[in-house]
Amino acid sequence: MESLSKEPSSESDQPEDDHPVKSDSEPNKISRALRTEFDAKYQIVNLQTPLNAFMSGHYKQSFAFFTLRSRLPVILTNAIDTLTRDKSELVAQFASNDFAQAAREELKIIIGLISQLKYELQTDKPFHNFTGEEPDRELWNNFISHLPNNERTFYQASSLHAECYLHRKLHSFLENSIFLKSYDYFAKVKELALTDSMEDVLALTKHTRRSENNLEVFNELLKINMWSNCNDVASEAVIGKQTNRQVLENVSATDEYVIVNQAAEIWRCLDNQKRKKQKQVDFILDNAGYELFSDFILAEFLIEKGLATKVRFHVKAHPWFVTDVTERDFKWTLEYLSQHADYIISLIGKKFLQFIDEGKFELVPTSHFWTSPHAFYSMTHTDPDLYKSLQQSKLLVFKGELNYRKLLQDVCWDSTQETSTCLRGFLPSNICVLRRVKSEVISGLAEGVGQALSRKDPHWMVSGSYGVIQFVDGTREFGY
Ligand SMILES: O=P(O)(O)OC[C@H]1O[C@](O)(CO)[C@@H](O)[C@@H]1O
Repeated sequence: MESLSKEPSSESDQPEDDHPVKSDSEPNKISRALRTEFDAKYQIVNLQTPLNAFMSGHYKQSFAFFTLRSRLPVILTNAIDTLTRDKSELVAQFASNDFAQAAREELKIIIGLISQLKYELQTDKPFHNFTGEEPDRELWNNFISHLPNNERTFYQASSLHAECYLHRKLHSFLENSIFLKSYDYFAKVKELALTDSMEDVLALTKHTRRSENNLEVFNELLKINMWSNCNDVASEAVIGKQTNRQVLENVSATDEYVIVNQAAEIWRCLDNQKRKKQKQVDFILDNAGYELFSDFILAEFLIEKGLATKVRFHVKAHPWFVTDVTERDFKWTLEYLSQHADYIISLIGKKFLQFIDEGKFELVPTSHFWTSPHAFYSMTHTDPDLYKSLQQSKLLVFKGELNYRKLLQDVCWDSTQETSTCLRGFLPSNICVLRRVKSEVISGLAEGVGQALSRKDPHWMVSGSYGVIQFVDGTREFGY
């Protein structure tokens, strides 16, 4: 059995630092000593994540540590920079002239709160309760109060909890404000993720017209969709090799990077005529931009080929992990497409809007479960209604890395572990996963695959260059 702890991690070749140090110059020696001090102060151990442990910043040779140390501070700095840069525009947009000064003051306060959060992150402080008007305040405070004391700080907590907490806090500063309640720090970034990829949008639209109804086409669409899971700015450091355009030009050339492909099982599940009545498919969305567009294209295929009569889209209740789709992004995307100057793009946008009118596409009312810190196995008791509604579905399509981590509880499984085991009983229906691999959380690989990849590319688990199309059969469980 493969042991992940024996695999080289993204950091293992590096000195004790979160960036490679090329020579032992005096400043480098000093910075290494300081980092060691950091480790001692915050009890960071110079290990990879042990097998079956939760991902955590506690392990220095993990992607979780790199995220906490290097990526999350940058996200907070970007939010501050955006507020500073767009100050006048925001004041004009959100406050009348009479209140302009008050809005400017509020902006300063929010910048201060983000700086404070960054300081708490960088000095491994404990999570604080939510004390404002957050609609999910109780859920969060309840969660925090049940964490053991030694798992309540950024570096000692599971990194899933730490990352979710950070993004939830970041948004709380806005929702508790007077003027900026409906503002999203990253709305422009998400809009750019679409507007900057209009050539790819057009290419994908043309590529998928008049497609046939067979496994080969479906398999191709799944791969295109899975590779589109690279548009999250949060992980721009790990964007993989395959650009959207390269994928479209030659999808099968990417096959060696698809380390699990269960498209045939997914096809069989959708094509199963025995379950004629149950034709709802649910997408648990990830990122806005080209990725969301490619979700619409996959959903369109399901509807047009009779594989589904309705596709329901689950979005986040508020801005989340920088580029995740919210209700606003979903609607904005459809409007933008339908009003685009290019005739073909506007036509496809209008078609999607019509699907919404006809009930073929449905935007599901938001649930705070998707923006909670909870792994999915806990849905049965934390949000039983959501679980019941997912049970109506023929297939649940989970998009992207974060959903994957929540399915697998953010545990460092042996990579050959059966995915159904890792779900810890979460199986409301059949499950499909489309994800670029961006952390050490993985299951369902064939024996030997992980070791071979590690020999070839020590960064394979975090580079985003590899992807999985996985399926878990829920039918046996529920006797369909
Ligand atoms: O948009 P995705 O695919 O969920 O990726 C974002 C996630 O991936 C990571 O960058 C790596 O695990 C996380 O920090 C974040 O959870």
